Amino acid sequence: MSHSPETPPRMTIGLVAHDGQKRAMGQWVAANATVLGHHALVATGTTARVLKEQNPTFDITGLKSGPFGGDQQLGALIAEGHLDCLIFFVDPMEPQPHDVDVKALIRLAQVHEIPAACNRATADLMITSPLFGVLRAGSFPPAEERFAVYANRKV
Ligand SMILES: O=C(CO)COP(=O)(O)O
Repeated sequence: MSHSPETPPRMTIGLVAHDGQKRAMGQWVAANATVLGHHALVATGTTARVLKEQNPTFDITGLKSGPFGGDQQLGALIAEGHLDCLIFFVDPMEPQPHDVDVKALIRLAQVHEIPAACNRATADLMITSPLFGVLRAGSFPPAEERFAVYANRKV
């Protein structure tokens, strides 16, 4: 899609929802279809399947299921500068067998200063913000610069 100065270029948006939140994310995607339709959507495996069932016209790239490496695939996209924002509907009431992967994904979003919404309220704020589409991968200096003390530590 071409873009004018009024239309920010396409972002790649990561979508993830724990099982107890997948339907809610499907509803959120449907409610924000107009905005999301301008961007590339990439989701962990089962989330992608449920979102497509609820929104059949949407083009969503599915990765592996979270516990099989999907969270880490999203993390790799962040580390490589290919993911512009992350929307992750976390279920705070269910223990996750792959909790370490969940933490790693959220941590990488923090390290690389990627906008990350971990519940619907924050996702609503994010998608209605004038900074949506402006703050994205590469908007801030690279992590190696921001964490220069760590990057340049003596070992
Ligand atoms: O487990 C997840 C996130 O931690 C999501 O993975 P699925 O979308 O495959 O259920």
